[in-house]
Amino acid sequence: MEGELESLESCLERHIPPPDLAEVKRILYGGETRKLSLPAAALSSAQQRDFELQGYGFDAAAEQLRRPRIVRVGLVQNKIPLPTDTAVAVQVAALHRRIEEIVEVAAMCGVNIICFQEAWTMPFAFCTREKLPWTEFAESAEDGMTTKFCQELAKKYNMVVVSPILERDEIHGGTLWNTAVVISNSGALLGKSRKNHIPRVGDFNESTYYMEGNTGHTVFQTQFGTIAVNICFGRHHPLNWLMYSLNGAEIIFNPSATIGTLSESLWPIEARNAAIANHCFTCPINRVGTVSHHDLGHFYGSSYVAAPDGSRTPGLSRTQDGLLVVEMDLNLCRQVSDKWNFKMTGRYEMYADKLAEAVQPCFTPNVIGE
Ligand SMILES: NC(=O)NCCC(=O)O
Repeated sequence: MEGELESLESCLERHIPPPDLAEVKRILYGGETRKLSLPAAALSSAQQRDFELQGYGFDAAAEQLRRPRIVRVGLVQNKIPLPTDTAVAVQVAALHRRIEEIVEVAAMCGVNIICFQEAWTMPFAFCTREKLPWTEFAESAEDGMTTKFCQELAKKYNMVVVSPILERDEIHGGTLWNTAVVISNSGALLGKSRKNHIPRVGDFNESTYYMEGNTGHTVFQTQFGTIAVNICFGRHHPLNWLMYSLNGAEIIFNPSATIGTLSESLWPIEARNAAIANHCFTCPINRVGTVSHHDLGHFYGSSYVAAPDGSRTPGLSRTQDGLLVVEMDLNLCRQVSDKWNFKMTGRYEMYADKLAEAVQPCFTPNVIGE
């Protein structure tokens, strides 16, 4: 993408003098995340298939009573491979093919849980105000062709697959939802989690396309850990992260679609802060590129993982397709919780009472004037 900065990290590496770089990374990222050594075959496949592949690891201290709980997650960010005026079925098939080749590399890297970007089977058309053909990309979460495709991938690679799609719910009058379908590594459908908060900012007026989610803050118990999916705009809502965490999520994915002029300065902060505040891992994913027929702006990728101790990986590229492989020891969640105790000191009962008062029409703010 001409004129776009490749990544913040490549810029820092280029311009910060080496003696200062480690200290800059400590201050900005909480330290240098351990680099994963990935199989040569995976690295060369990624290069041939024209996507970036990076791997990092977060460690936890050894414990006496619990064994390490090591899991590898994969975050996928990608452009739309075909122009937006290509036939719908052809666009979906091309996206399936693209994801298939990235997931194959994820499998070579030992990924246990993989998550794709928001509404990954379509161009991000919700800002265009056009209905057709975009609503034709909606599919059943239970037996749509994308769910079937992901079930095959999950079975083949023994991988939990988080597949965020535009869902058409035929049982409820064909209602559309923005939904993450979660598929177990056995290939069985575990369930779905719908986007709770719909943006009303800039061109992101998405409420005429799909409804506010009604699945609450479901978490999914997988063989590799307890996961949740906070879709895109939910990133700006600390209570949304909190509720997934209170339900026990150790890893919260945040599949997103957002552009540079709107949110790029918020991007490194919000999900990372959620990891700190909730003693969990967070995984924000953003697509790359543009909606080819609409001048919306540049989707800046930069997917990363933040750990409960506040450290984070570098981001993927701002311009290229990519797979980020991150190894984490889930024991770190409780270790950090026992250190900082935010769940103990959070005074949730006080806020539960006060919030219940604040949402009443008769609420009067507690302000004392002179
Ligand atoms: N897809 C979506 O909710 N985008 C909103 C923009 C943002 O949250 O940065």
